Amino acid sequence: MVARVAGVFDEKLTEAIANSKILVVGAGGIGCEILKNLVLTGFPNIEIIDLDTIDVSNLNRQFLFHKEHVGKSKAQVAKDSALGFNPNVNIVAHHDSVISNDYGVSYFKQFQIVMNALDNRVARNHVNRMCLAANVPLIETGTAGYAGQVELIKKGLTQCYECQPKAPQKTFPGCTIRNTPSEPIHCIVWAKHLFNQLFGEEDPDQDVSPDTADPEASGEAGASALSTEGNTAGNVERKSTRAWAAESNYDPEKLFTKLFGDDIRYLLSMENLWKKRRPPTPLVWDNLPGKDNAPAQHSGLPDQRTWSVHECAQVFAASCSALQKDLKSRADGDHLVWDKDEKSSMDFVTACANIRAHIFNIPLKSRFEIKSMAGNIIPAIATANAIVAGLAVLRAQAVLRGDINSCTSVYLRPKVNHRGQLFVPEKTLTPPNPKCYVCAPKPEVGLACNLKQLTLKDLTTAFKEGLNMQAPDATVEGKGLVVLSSEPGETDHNNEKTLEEIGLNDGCALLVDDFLQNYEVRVRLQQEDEEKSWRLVTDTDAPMPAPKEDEKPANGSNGSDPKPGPSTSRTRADSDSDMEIIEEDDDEPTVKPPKRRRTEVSDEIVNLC
Ligand SMILES: Nc1ncnc2c1ncn2[C@@H]1O[C@H](COP(=O)(O)OP(=O)(O)OP(=O)(O)O)[C@@H](O)[C@H]1O
Ligand SMILES: [Zn+2]
Repeated sequence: MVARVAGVFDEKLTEAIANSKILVVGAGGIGCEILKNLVLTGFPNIEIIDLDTIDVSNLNRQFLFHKEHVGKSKAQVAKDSALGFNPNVNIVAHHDSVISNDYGVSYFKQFQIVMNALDNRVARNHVNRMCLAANVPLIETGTAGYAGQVELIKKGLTQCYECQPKAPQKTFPGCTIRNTPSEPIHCIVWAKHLFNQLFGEEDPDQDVSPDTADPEASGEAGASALSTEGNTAGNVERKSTRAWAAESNYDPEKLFTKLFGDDIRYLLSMENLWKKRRPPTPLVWDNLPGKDNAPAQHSGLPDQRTWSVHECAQVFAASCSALQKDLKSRADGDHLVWDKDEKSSMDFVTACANIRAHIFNIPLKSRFEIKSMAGNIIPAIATANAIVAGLAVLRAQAVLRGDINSCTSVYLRPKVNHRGQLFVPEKTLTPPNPKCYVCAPKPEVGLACNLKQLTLKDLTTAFKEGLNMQAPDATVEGKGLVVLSSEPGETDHNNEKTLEEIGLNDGCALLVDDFLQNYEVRVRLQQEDEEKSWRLVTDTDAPMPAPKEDEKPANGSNGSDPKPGPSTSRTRADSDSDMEIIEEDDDEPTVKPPKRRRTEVSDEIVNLC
């Protein structure tokens, strides 16, 4: 089944395809389909990048992968399988993150088209910027269940991926998670945090114990709790959950008694919390609901029925012991990483989330339902991926034919609309947003914060999380003084100082840039006394990025977090060179010189702007 372009397409397209080089980013559900289509269409030169290895859960829809490939590089296996369709194609596979320094602007410039088949915003934003910088058309794809979308992004002609700020992913206040859960997702997030506290990477922001700083709680919060019965085991002191669990040798009964008995009694003592809410009910290990359930109630697939609290406690004990064993078998200081596809990790979260849900009178969920919520999963539909990949390759052909104006965005709808359409194309290309803080000729954005409180470290986070930069550098506009350097050690000594302390004040403008992304933006600082952290401000009314608080609920492949991969931890700092030679292009404005501004970094900065 080897495709030949000659005789199928007109001469112009045949020639354009023959001379083309395409980059496919992501070899997952859509990426595999795109690669297969490109190969079968006769595209002769393709590169594919994916940072991940094949998981057994990919096999139901990523048809270039089979059972024997589990654990192997997605990019490499996708290449090998695709060559089976057409061995004459030149495919280069990279088992790597596209965010790596190795893929700079000059790398992107060698392609006629880049095709995104990713599952997270961070990588999508990054490729968007690289394609803008390299002036290469980007075909962006995505599916969420039965819905999907294909969109062309071309510098100066269309909207970029970041022209319309995306709604921030839903987050939950810490006190809801720790003190007053009211929905299953709150218990699931709590259970995932508990996993990290006990077996994973400890994060103080993910504390699971009662939050006495909850503004809703009374002043004497918890004062009486420590003296109540059930604390006789002496296990409610405010010491690290991990340290306490290790001392108790992860004894499931002791863990259970603390987490689902003592801590709940402690919460009950914060009386103000329960004035308008139904109070939680602490549980006792030896007397759990569902102990005597008739076997008839236990029919059906274990994943799809809701376990009783008693069953949850049994699963809790078994998974604790398996996870502890796993942790012990690792090198000192190593930790586990929660994975929805790892049995004990998923069992642990299901059991803990449901036990906590029962305590707070929240409906219990099946393991299947919890898996999809905890893993932020909207079921991936193979046909939706295939349709979107097909449309993407048709768009690639139109771009190569020079028919770029016909490449309007196309939406795949979950159901036919009232006009009988399953695919709904836009009528015209959507022009760029002139206020876009990424693709506007002079990008600009406001940063609302309290300059008296925001530290330089927080500012780095704002640039990384809010502006999606990988290694931001910032100077004061007009003065060239370095406020923030991505070069390790250069400005770190100022990390704990507030912006006011380093001399930045209301209205001050910073030039912030990311060398790798070839992206610079002017950031205006706006003093807001009430702002607890930071918030980006543009002229549009759409919600803008703000700091991450907690995990988000399921919101489809567009919203998932990036996965760790072989090179995600690589930064400019440990690459061989932090300079990139960028060839100038006739149709591009002059490329900026390498960004390192060797201006002195001041310690004592007074009124910088
Ligand atoms: N920074 C990145 N660089 C390269 N590839 C990436 C990057 N981020 C994500 N990817 C890849 O994009 C692909 C997206 O595919 P898909 O949405 O089908 O996800 P999946 O991980 O295969 O499936 P699921 O998340 O449903 O288990 C994945 O193979 C993922 O490894
Ligand atoms: Zn834009």
